[in-house]
Amino acid sequence: MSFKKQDIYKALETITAPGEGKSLIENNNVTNVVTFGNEVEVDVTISNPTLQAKKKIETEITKAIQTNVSEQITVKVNVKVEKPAEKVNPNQIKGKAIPNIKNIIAIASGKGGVGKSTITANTAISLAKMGFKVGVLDADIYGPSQHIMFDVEKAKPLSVKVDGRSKMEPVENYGVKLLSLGFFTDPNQAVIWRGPMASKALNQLIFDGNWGELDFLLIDLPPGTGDVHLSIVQALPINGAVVVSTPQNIALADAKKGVAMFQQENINVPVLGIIENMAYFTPEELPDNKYYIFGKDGAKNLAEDIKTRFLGEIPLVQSIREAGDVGHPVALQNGTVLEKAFNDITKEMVSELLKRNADLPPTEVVRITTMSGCSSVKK
Ligand SMILES: Nc1ncnc2c1ncn2[C@@H]1O[C@H](COP(=O)(O)OP(=O)(O)OP(=O)(O)O)[C@@H](O)[C@H]1O
Repeated sequence: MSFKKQDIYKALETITAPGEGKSLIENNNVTNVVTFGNEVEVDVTISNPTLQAKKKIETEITKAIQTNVSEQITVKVNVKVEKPAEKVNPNQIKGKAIPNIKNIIAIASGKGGVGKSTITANTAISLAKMGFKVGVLDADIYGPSQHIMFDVEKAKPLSVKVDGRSKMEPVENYGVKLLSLGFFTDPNQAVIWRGPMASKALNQLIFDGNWGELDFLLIDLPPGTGDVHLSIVQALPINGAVVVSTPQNIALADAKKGVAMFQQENINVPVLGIIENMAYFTPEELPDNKYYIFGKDGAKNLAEDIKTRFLGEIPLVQSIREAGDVGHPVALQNGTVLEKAFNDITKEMVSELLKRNADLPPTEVVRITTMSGCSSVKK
């Protein structure tokens, strides 16, 4: 009995690669064929790791060779299982998309206490004042505070029926819809969240919240870059992330880790930019005096170093703290320097998001495509 290697390849062309619609040869599943006398050894790589799939491919190869070349050939099949490399799209949105929420922005910080929640509340209010439909999800499992900043500390979200399903009605104030873990936890009791538990609770707040139509949902993330963050960030369909830092070196080191977390291959959320909070101290009565108590331009320089946008700075001002504490964030004021400061960073954030959305694959569009039609945005 004589046959050529080519005959074996031809026989293998009659087998369809599992789930591919093309032959094993065309799909490059066959990595090697060795012939020796009336023996043939075939190396094949498949992606399905089950025993059943391995057995099936072994049987099919043996049968194809014995039917098409010769029944007397002894066939040995070496099956290797290898997952095909995932194609990473830098603009892919992870998680289930939410049709009525056009943009989800995560506000993060590496270090705690740098003002992430303050920035979230004030930018949400700036967006609402610009005419956008805005929601805030307080995902800070360690210390939710948005319900305090929005002066709805005692509120409890109502359960409403929508299309026969129970949904949670967000609590609304200052034109912003809010759902917070703070509505469901006892402020006097420490809750220890593990990653999967936290992401499940947050998923419920997002997917079972009766948000209605939203242009923006801002998510106030817990500070840090640990396991729990990975679980949360991977589970939510985030369009872009903003990292908040003070100019202080230890905060910057953590902010850098924060940016790196979003850029990891398994997270892959575009970072819209860095906001510098507490950039300098200004006494209210001497607004032209600037004291760089945490250092100067730290976050600006970091953004430049790691090739991320610098979205702007917010000074350290006593009234920002006081306004947050009493549940009336400074962005609610009209015609003040601080209202303008928050307006400016909000506009930068949106304009970065527009650029990011322009890069989206066609199936993912339908986000906000223009800021016109919104009279307060003059850019
Ligand atoms: N620019 C600012 N000027 C004055 N006070 C500020 C400023 N930004 C934040 N604060 C105050 O600093 C404290 C911490 O701010 P905030 O709670 O927003 O930080 P955070 O990063 O969200 O903290 P956490 O790590 O607890 O989530 C608050 O009392 C807040 O009012």
